[in-house]
Amino acid sequence: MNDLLIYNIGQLLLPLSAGVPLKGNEMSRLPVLEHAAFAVKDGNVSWIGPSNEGIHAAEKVDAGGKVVSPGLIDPHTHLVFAGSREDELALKQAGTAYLDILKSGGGILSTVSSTRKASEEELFKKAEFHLMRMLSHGVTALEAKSGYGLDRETELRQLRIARKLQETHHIRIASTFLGPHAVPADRKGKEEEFLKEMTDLLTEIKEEGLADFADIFCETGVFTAEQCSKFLLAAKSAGLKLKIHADEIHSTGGTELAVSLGAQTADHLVAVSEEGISMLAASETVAVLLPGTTFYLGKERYAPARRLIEEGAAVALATDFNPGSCVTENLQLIMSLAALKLRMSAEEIWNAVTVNAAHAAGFGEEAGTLKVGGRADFTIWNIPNYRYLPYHFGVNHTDSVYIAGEKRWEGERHAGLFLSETR
Ligand SMILES: N=CN[C@@H](CCC(=O)O)C(=O)O
Ligand SMILES: [Zn+2]
Repeated sequence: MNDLLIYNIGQLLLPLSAGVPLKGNEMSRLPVLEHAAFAVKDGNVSWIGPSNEGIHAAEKVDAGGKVVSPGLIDPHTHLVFAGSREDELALKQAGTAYLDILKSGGGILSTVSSTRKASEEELFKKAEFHLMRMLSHGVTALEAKSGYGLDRETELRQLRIARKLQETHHIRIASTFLGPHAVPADRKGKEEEFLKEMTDLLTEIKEEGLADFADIFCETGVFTAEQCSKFLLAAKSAGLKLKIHADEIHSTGGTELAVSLGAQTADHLVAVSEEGISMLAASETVAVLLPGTTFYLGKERYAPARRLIEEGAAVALATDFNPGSCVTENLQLIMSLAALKLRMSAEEIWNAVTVNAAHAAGFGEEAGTLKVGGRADFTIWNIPNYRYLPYHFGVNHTDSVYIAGEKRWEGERHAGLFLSETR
């Protein structure tokens, strides 16, 4: 006997998962089963087929002709931090550049000082709040970075919180050590010494099982490609997989470095070079695009998604949720920006937040799709068809969210949770 049957599904999205990310024009293929149903047993999908098949289950849910997709995956977030930076919005409006705010001790460094002061409990509560908001927007798995400690104690605290969230909630969380996210205010001119300190943490982090990935911010005035290469090589030897904040504002060789080191992802890529695009296309490194950040920073130029896809690269989309350059947990909004600003098709967008996002976060075939034997992580959407979601932007289309076959979010019932935000 099945535990659960979801029936009367208008469109059931079944992104193709074959152990590797979808590349180039494969991203336009999105299998959709109309008038569908599926069953769940012991947390896994046990059957998928037409709605009128007459399958038995202990509980039956009428999807009312709505769309059902695998749970969304957000493969680039800075989930754990303290404080907020609304004061910087006025600076940005006055024309101060993102990197100049950082240079003058604000930006990332302002969040570092709040995060260092916060207790573990405060940090946990705040991160949990943001996590629930991600869940409420249809997300069932994500990646979370450290990077607001820039010292041993706070970086480890951030990573432990991500692990505790993974243990106490049902959302899958891939954890990333981003110790070299910026140069601490008191270490200017001593970058090498700081990088050595971060490099020395890699083995401890790996041995404690605190991170799956290591990441670094490769950017003019932050870390050079050479410094990034040294840190990432050490991370690879320590057994961590690699990610890199690459070519966000200036083209500094970060994407080329990511591919040459076999990194799982290269993220941002607004200023990626032609060479970087060709190298990505010939590799399995996933290009994680963050159009919410470009939008939030008020830039005209977006990452060249069309060029990347036309050349044959694998593209994923993420929020980049953080307190400075993209303050939203709403991956659905990012899907709209991908349509409007990156000119990605609806099929490419759904693949970019499911199967390709699963590869970007290192979940491989375990997440991002619905298949018999796979975990039943899925979202029911209040939309008439899958093309509708990117089209109707800025609102939450989630009806309900299930993880391992259990309902973990139901719009109307849980909405009250957000009445008082923890800051
Ligand atoms: N660019 C570097 N790091 C983050 C921003 C973090 C912040 O501003 O607090 C990003 O991915 O956009
Ligand atoms: Zn980031």
